[in-house]
Amino acid sequence: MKALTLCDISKSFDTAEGRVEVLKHVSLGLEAGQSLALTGESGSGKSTLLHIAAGLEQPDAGQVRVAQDDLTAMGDAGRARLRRGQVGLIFQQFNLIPSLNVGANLAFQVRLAGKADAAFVADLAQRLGLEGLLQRYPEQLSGGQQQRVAIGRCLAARPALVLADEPTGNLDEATGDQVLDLMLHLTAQAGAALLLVTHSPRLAARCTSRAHLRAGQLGDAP
Ligand SMILES: Nc1ncnc2c1ncn2[C@@H]1O[C@H](COP(=O)(O)OP(=O)(O)OP(=O)(O)O)[C@@H](O)[C@H]1O
Repeated sequence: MKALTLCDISKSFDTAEGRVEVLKHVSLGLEAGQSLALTGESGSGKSTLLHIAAGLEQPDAGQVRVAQDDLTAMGDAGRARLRRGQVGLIFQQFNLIPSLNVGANLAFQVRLAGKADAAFVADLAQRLGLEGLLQRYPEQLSGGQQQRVAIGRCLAARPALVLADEPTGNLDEATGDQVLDLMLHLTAQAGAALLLVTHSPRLAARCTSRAHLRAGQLGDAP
């Protein structure tokens, strides 16, 4: 079953320098249980594609489906509901809730998604090396620790589709590899799909497939 389908997506932005065509008739399909690494130069439109897949940004043309649901035909409330229940997002800025400690940040998405499994969350915290930090607040964490909390918060809710923008960019190579392995393992085990934006060919090689964004179009990774 397809977890994510992008069908003939186009997107432009008006900028001070004129209109920039970021995505030109982009199509892709991601099966449940699979992982796809999206690479491309800085400014090639990777984050834009991810935001469109999440329904956070609307394409100028084309259709986005998460499983069977057509995001492009929904209103904002419908898209927000779908994200809450089925889509996990990991952004370059971690978007942790500053007034909640690590434990509460991890539990937050789980509660929003209407899923409760304290044992799973505790195990995840331990596997991400967060078990000694549960009482701390985000401002008391390093960048890499915040990134691991953001990953844990997303995975704790067991989304059917994970959209991750450079999720290990703030981690050293060994920790980044370990965290990506955990993401790949947990998503595959749950039959979830992972779309991973990365600059790293080494990390991209670990995914089940790869695509490269160049001049607004998808092709094979170089
Ligand atoms: N809201 C916006 N308004 C105007 N231009 C935008 C907007 N968002 C993105 N862009 C432009 O669209 C292009 C693609 O940006 P995007 O952030 O998707 O690239 P990226 O591949 O994720 O880059 P990076 O690897 O540096 O994160 C860039 O030229 C950027 O300046």
